[in-house]
Order: sequence, then structure tokens, then C-alpha cells
Amino acid sequence: MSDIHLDRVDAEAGNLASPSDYIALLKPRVMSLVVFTALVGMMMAPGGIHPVLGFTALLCIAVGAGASGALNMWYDADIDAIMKRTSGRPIPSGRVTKGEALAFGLTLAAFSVTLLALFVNLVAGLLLAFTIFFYVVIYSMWLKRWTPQNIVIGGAAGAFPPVVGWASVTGSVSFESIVLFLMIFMWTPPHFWALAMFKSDDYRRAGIPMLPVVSGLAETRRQILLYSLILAPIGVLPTILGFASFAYGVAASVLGLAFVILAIRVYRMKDSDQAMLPAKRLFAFSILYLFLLFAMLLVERCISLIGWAV
Ligand code: HEM
Ligand SMILES: CC(C)=CCC/C(C)=C/CC/C(C)=C/COP(=O)(O)OP(=O)(O)O
Repeated sequence: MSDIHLDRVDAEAGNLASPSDYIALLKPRVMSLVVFTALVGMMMAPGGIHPVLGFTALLCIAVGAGASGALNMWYDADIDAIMKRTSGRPIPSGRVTKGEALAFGLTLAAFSVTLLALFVNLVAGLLLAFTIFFYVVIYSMWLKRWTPQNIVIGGAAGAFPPVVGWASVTGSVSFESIVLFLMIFMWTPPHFWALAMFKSDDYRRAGIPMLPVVSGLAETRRQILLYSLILAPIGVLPTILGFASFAYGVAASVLGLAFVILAIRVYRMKDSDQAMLPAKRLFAFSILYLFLLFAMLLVERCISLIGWAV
């Protein structure tokens, strides 16, 4: 029987997809922070945008991010079925066929890019298209299965959303939006490798060359600390470069110090440490860290807009 026929047999065996399965294809929890960073990029851009256009732009970025998640799950269906962490996802569990996920992702990608390009501006539309392409083709189809540096380069896909948000307002890429890109780009390796440390058996079973699988836990711990030491000062760049307040700089410095302290605790872990609490703590803190940095930038921007309006 053909793959598609088998897929259909699975789906008709009582595993029919529900709307929540299609929502799961969008990776909503991961993408929520991605879209938040895009909102901050949009709000920090000079000049402002009509609320309707701003909402449309954010909707397109959210739908585009979801589309990239669905296309990532379509392509990764084989390894997702092998890894415990992902085996319950809609495609490996037979609730959605690969063909349905592919059609769903392509439709959402085409819709979001076209709407953003026509309703907001072409530069933002092209940047969104490139981000989707980078995540689905460059990262998921090529880097992820080829090199232990997969998430370092692939991390660029996750760092583009604030650049797309900024371009939605200005129609261009600026030095400040590149700084926002850098903050996420340098954040991604410690964010992900902390997780990969306690999920390395999954990746080994799936044959994915993640750093802990290829170079071992000691090298992974070393690189987590290295990237964390680079990330901490980059988080303070908005103040250093004059587009955030001194108060933001102090808070970002404290958060960066906390990030480095957690990374040092990971670095000091023993290979025999099965619980891997320091790695789990760093992974959880990495999400809070990025959210707090971008939330502080957003609050500052809103205060300045209100102050300007009053
Ligand atoms: C190549 C870059 C990235 C990789 C390889 C990566 C990898 C992962 C993985 C494997 C998970 C666990 C997800 C799960 O088990 O369902 C995760 C969780 C998460 N990631 Fe990342 N991530 C990346 C970039 C980002 C970016 C750019 C953001 C946001 C700006 C982000 C935000 C999150 C959030 C919020 C979670 C927690 C989701 C949950 O609680 O289920 N990630 N990441
Ligand atoms: C606007 C737009 C297109 C935004 C996309 C932003 C983006 C690329 C975020 C990265 C999210 C992520 C979990 C990557 C890991 O994929 P994985 O396949 O390594 O993770 P998995 O194993 O959990 O599927």
C-alpha cells in the first residue's frame, strides 16, 4: 500500500484529526514567544503603524510561524515518531496525515506571506517568506540532520521575527532590529543545548547529530557556557547603543549574570549526573530571560509613547 493510503487507513481507524491537532501542528507554545518578539520589534520601530495594519502584520507573522511549525512537523514525521518527546504529536500518532500537514502548512505560509506583502509592505513579506524558508529548508531539511552546529545556524530563523516586525512598520531593516536579532541568535544555543543535554538519548535514537550526541556532554557544557558569556553583554546592547534606558541596562545585566551563573552550574555538572537539574533549570530560565528582556523593551516603548502622547 502507498504511504498516503496507509496514512488514510490510520486516520480512518478512529484517529481522525480534531481542530486541536491542527493547532498542535503550529507549535503554539513555542511560537507564542516568537510572535511576542515580533510584536516588540514592531512597537520599537520609529514612526508607528495604523492599528489595523499592525494587527494584520502580527497575525501574518503568527500564521507564518505556525506554518513553519507545521511544515517542520511534516518533514520531521519520521524522527518525531522515534523520539519520546515528540512521538505524541499529531502526525506520528496518526491523527493527521503527512499530506494534510503539508497542505496545511503550505496554505498558511502562502496566505501569511501574500497578505503581509500586499497589505503591509513587500520587504516585510519577503522577510517572512525567507524566515519560513530558512526554518523549513535550511534548518529542518538540511542542517538539523547534517551538523552539530545545526541550531547555531538554524537559530537565525528564530531570530528573524523581530526584524520582520520592525520592517512591517518601516519597510526596512535597521541597526536596532539587527541587535534584537543578535539577542535571540546568541540566546538560541544555550536555550536549546540545555534541553538537548537531557534529551540526548532521544536524538541519538533518531540519528540527529545534536552536539551532545556528536561531541559529548562535556563539550556541550563548555559551549553552553561560552555562548552564555557572549549573550550576557549582548542583552545589554540596547542600553549601550542608546535605544533603551539605563534601568533596562541594569535589569538586563542582572538577568545576564543569572544566566551565566546557571550556565556555570551546568558547566560544573558531572557526566554521571542523571537528574540534570542544572540543565533543566537553565532551559526553563532561558525562556523567562528572553521574555523579560523583550517585555522590558516593550514596557519602555509604551511608556515613551504615552509620555509623548500626553
Ligand atoms: C533553532 C532554534 C530553536 C531550537 C532548536 C529550539 C528547540 C526547542 C525545543 C526542542 C523545545 C521543546 C519543545 C517541545 O518539546 O515541544 C523548545 C521549547 C521552547 N522554545 Fe525553543 N528552540 C529554538 C528557538 C526558539 C525561539 C527563537 C524561541 C522564542 C523566541 C523559542 C521558544 C521556546 C519556548 C517558549 C519553548 C517552551 C515551549 C513549551 O513550554 O512547550 N525557541 N525549543
Ligand atoms: C515567522 C517564523 C517563520 C518564525 C519561526 C521561528 C522559529 C524558527 C522558531 C524555532 C522554533 C523551534 C522549536 C525550532 C526547533 O525545531 P526542531 O525541529 O529542532 O524542534 P522539535 O524537535 O521540537 O520539532
